[in-house]
Amino acid sequence: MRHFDLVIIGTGSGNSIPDDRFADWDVAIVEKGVFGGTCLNVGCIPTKMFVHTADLAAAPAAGARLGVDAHLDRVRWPDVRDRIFGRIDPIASGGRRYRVEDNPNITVYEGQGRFTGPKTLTVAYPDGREETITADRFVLAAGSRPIVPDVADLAEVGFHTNDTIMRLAELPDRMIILGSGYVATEFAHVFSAFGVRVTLVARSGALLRGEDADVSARFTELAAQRWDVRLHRKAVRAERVDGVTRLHLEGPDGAEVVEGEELLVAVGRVPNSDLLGLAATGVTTHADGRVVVDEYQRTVVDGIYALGDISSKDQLKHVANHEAKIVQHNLLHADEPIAADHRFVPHAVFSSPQVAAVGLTEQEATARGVRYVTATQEYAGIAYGWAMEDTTGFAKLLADPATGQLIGAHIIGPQASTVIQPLIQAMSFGLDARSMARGQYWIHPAMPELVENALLNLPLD
Ligand SMILES: Cc1cc2nc3c(=O)[nH]c(=O)nc-3n(C[C@H](O)[C@H](O)[C@H](O)COP(=O)(O)OP(=O)(O)OC[C@H]3O[C@@H](n4cnc5c(N)ncnc54)[C@H](O)[C@@H]3O)c2cc1C
Ligand SMILES: NC(=O)c1ccc[n+]([C@@H]2O[C@H](COP(=O)([O-])OP(=O)(O)OC[C@H]3O[C@@H](n4cnc5c(N)ncnc54)[C@H](O)[C@@H]3O)[C@@H](O)[C@H]2O)c1
Repeated sequence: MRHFDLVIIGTGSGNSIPDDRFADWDVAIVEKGVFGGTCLNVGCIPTKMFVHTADLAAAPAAGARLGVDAHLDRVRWPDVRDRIFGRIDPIASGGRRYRVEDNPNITVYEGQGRFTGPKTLTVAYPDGREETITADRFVLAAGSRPIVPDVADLAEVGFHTNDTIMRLAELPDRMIILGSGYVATEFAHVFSAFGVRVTLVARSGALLRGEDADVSARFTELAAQRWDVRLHRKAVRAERVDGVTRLHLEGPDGAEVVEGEELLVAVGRVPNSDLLGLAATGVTTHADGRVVVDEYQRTVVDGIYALGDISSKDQLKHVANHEAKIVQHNLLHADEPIAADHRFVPHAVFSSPQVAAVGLTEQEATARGVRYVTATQEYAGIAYGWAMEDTTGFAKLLADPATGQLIGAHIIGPQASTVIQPLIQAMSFGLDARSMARGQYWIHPAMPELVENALLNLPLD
């Protein structure tokens, strides 16, 4: 049985750990799927390449209000798809080749790892063979997978998740999307911009309901103008008739059926911890399946670390990457560990409109009894908002009335994912709202004037 200094399970953010400093470590990397993990292959990167393309496809329709009559002729789906994966697939295979061929101290095991004893991992290969290895240290970076909801006959009927929807052979006429979070709203934008008629089925009364309530309400209102949005619906059964998927729903008005040539399921992701046989090595999990880690990303077992979607409540690539850096340092300097910084984790939803946020929502601030003041600034009230004729976007800030420190920032509107960055910076470095607004120039008439005005609107002394 071969013994290693370090075994890393998963090649998403985990693959970034072994660098030159590990040259004299004997390292194993275990990967059951495509090298590079979710973000590169079926997550952030391809989706945002599709979103950019969708933004272009949607632009002609938005021109008329500004006096530009343009027309979208055609979306060449195979070309859109193949441009994206023509770039991504070689990166994945190049990443694999680099580890397999160019790193003499690294052994790649291309199979599914499962603990079968303390610090003992058995790798099952696709051909049925198995191999068992041991190590002093492990990094659990095995990510998460899409949740499959309990809907009768769903498995028999067949459905897509983010793993498959981006490689469709052709665009369908209609698509049902089950879910109302990040994945559902990003793909609803992409496919509707490409001409697909989208029906979005949401269990609750709002889309993106993890956002600040004002943002979620505005997004839901706008979504209903673009897509067939069914709120308060429970999907109970699926069937496939003559090439059409029929999803049976129960809602406030009783039973109904929605139809589409394709069905995308996007109801959240579950950590892959349940597939790792963690009990055999003593690693513990929370009730929701996340591996328990301390602020140093250490599990309860000495020498076993975890990072990313398998342990984090924020299933985001920038969080997984940050945690990988922490684990990397703590492997190299176990006696002087550094802590992960989860104070101000931002996120963005790349739908249309975009949504971005950092810190507390107003409902969270209220629930926690935090004192706050709040202010809102519409895009319509800044010069660049006039240029874009934006009438629906806004920034909303929450700040501590005593110190002026920002405690939450929420933006819905054009380029929200970029416009929010100075607010993330201010919160991370403790810059108060007044100093931030008044202590620097703001380029006129650029979009960040939205942030400047929102800051100035805060009722602070
Ligand atoms: C559609 C979509 C879009 C997204 N867009 C964004 C975005 O725009 N911005 C953002 O910040 N985040 C985004 N995310 C989230 C982001 O992709 C994840 O947070 C991130 O990829 C998590 O990285 P990870 O290293 O923890 O796991 P992963 O990247 O999932 O890597 C885990 C790896 O472990 C392997 N593995 C699992 N179990 C085993 C096992 N037992 N043995 C061997 N190998 C195993 C898997 O095959 C996988 O390759 C998106 C996610 C999705 C699904
Ligand atoms: N731009 C980004 O950063 C980005 C993009 C995509 C995904 N992600 C990450 O991936 C994670 C997973 O994305 P997601 O959209 O699948 O999950 P999500 O948690 O964002 O949204 C899932 C939604 O589905 C609803 N739901 C749950 N069960 C349901 C059911 N049976 N029927 C109908 N609705 C149901 C939930 O109430 C929730 O609103 C996200 O939480 C995020 O962390 C990030």
